[in-house]
Amino acid sequence: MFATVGGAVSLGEQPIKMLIDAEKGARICISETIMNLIWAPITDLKDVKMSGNWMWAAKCEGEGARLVEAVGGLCQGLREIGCAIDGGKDSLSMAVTANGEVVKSPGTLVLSAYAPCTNVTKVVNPALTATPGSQILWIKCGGAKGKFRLGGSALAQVYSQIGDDCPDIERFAEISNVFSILQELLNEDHLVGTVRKPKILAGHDISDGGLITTILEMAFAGNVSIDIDIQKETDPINILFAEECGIVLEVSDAEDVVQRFRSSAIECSVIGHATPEYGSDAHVKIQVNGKMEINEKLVDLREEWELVGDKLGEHQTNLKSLEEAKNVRNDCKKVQYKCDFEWFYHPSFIYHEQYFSTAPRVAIIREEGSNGDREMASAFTLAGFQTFDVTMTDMLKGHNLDGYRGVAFVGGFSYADVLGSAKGWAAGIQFNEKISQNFKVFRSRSDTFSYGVCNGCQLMAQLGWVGDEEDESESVTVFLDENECGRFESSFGPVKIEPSRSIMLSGMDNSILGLWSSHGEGQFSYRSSQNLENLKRNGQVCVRFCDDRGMTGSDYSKEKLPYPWNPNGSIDDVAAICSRDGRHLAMMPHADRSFLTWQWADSDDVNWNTRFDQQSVALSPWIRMFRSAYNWCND
Ligand SMILES: NC(=O)CC[C@H](N)C(=O)O
Repeated sequence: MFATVGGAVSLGEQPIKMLIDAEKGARICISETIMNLIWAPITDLKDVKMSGNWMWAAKCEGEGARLVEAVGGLCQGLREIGCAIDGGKDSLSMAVTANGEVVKSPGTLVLSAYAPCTNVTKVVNPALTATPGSQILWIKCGGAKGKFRLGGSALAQVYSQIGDDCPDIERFAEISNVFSILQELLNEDHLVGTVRKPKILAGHDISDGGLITTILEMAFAGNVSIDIDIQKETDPINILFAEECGIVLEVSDAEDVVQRFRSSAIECSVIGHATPEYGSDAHVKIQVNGKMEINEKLVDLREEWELVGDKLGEHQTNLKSLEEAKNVRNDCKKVQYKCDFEWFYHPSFIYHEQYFSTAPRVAIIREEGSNGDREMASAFTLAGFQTFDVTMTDMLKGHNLDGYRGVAFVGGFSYADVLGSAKGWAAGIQFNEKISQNFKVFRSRSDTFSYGVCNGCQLMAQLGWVGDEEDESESVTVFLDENECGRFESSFGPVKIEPSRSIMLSGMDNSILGLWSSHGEGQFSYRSSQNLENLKRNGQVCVRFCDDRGMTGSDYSKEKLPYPWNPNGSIDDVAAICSRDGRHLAMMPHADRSFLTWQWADSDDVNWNTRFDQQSVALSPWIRMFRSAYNWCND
C-alpha cells in the first residue's frame, strides 16, 4: 500500500527525420525513447520492453522499401542495446485519394518503452531547481563525434525545409553507458549546505528540439534565470539546433558527475548554471564561443514558446481564462508554502495486528466509475484507521454503516458523469429507501464523520450533507457547476486553510499547502447568494485556492483569483466546505493524492522533505487531516 516501486514508460517518435532517412530515423527513435526513460530508476536496461507502432503508406510506390529500411535500423539498434519489442500495431494503409490526389501519411514509428521503476521518489524531471552550487551539464552521446546534423530539426521546419542530412546513432554502446552511469547517479545524493540533495537535480533529452530548446524548456519549467556559456569549435547554429542524441543535466556535484562520464569516454561539459531569480526577475543568457547569442527576459521567451499551446487553448478554453493564465504565468514567482503545525508521527504502529482489532473503522465507499478508492484507503490506514472497501453493490445487498465511525466518498467518474457529476451516484442513494435510510442514520449519529473528495464532494453537496443549514427552504444549497475555464482541469497548486469548524482541518488553519485538482465540474455555486454568506459566517468555508504569495482573491478586493490559481472559477476561491457541526467535509481538490511528499508536483522544493529521510514513509502535512479524524474518534 505504501510501496515506492512503480512502472516507468516513455515514448519516442521522429517522423520528420524518417522522411529524410527511414533507417536513421528509426535509430534516433530508439535513442529518444531511451533518453526519455533514463530519468526513472529502473531495474536494468535489459528489463525494458518496447511496443512498436507503425503508420505507413506501405502500398504506395517506394514506401514498402523505405519501411524495410526502417525495420532494419530498428532491429539493429535494439539488438545493440539489448532491448526487445514485445508487441505493437501496424497501420500500413496510411494513404487516401482525395480530389484525384494521393495523400500519404509520413512513414512513422512510435516506440513506447516500459520497465519496472525501483523507486518513484527518485524520478527526475526537467524543471531547473537553481540549487546553490549546482551546474548545468551537456552530454552528447550516440552520434558520430563532431557531427551536428540539422536535417529534420525544428530549425529546418521554421524555414519550411526538412533538410537532407539527419542525425544518426553510430555508437549505441555509448547510449547504454550513459544509461548505466545516470541510473547509478539517480540513487546518489550530495550535501548542499546542511541538506542532502539528489546528485541529479533536473534533466531533459535533446533529440527533439535541439540543445537550445532543451535548455530553454528546463528554464521555463523551473521559472528561473540561466547563464549558459558553450565552448565548441562549431557554428553556433549547429550546436544549438542539431537534434543529435544527448541530454542536459542540472547536478549538485558537477566535479563527480563530469568525471564519471569522462572516465567512460563520454563527451560531457559544464555549460552554465541556473540562479534562483524567478519569473519576471529571471533572465536567459546564452553565449556560444564567447559571443552572446541570447540575452532576454525569461518571460518574453516563454511567451514565444507558449504561442502554439495558446492557439490550441483557444479551441479548448474559455478566452477569458486563457487571458488570465497568460497574466498569471508572467507574474508567477515561486509558491511560498507555509506550515506552522506539527504533523509528524511514526506510522509503524499500523503494522501491529493487535492494533487493528481496536482501531476505528472507515468505509471507503465507491460506485461504478470511481477511481480514487486506493489512495483514500492508504491515507486513512496510515492515520491509524481500519479501512474497508465498500461498494454501492454491497450497500444494495444490505451492508450497513452501523459499525463505522467514518465514511469516505472517493473521487472519480461515477456513471461516467452522465447528466452531471455524481448525479447518478446520488440518485442511487436517494431513490433506494434502504440505502438512503442507512446513510441518514449514519449522518445523524453524533459519533460519525465523513470526508468526500472531488466526485465524493459533488455527491455530498447533492445529498445535502454539506450546505447552508440556515436556509430552511431547501436541503440542497450547494452545487458543483462546470469549471469556468470550460475544460477538465488537472493541476497542482497552492491552497490556504481557513479557520473553520471542520474536525479534520482543526489546527491546520492559515497554512499554505499544495494540492492536486482534477475535475471538470468544480465550481461551487449556491441556491442563493445568501448561502455563501451564511457558510462563511458559520465557519463552513474551510479551504480556498490561493496564489504563489498565499493570497486569495479577497486579499486583492476581488471576487476570486484568476485562472489557473483558481482552477474552476468558484467565487471567493472556495475549495472545500463542511457541515455546521464540522463533522462532514467536502473538498474538491485531492488531499487523498497529496498526503505523501513525493506526490507533490514540486516536492523537491519543500524544505521539510528532508525531515523524513530516516522514515520509510515521507508524510506531507496533509496527513494531519486524517490523523485528526483518528484522534477525534478516540477522544
Ligand atoms: N477526480 C474526480 O473525482 C472528478 C470528478 C468529476 N468526474 C469531474 O470531472 O468533475
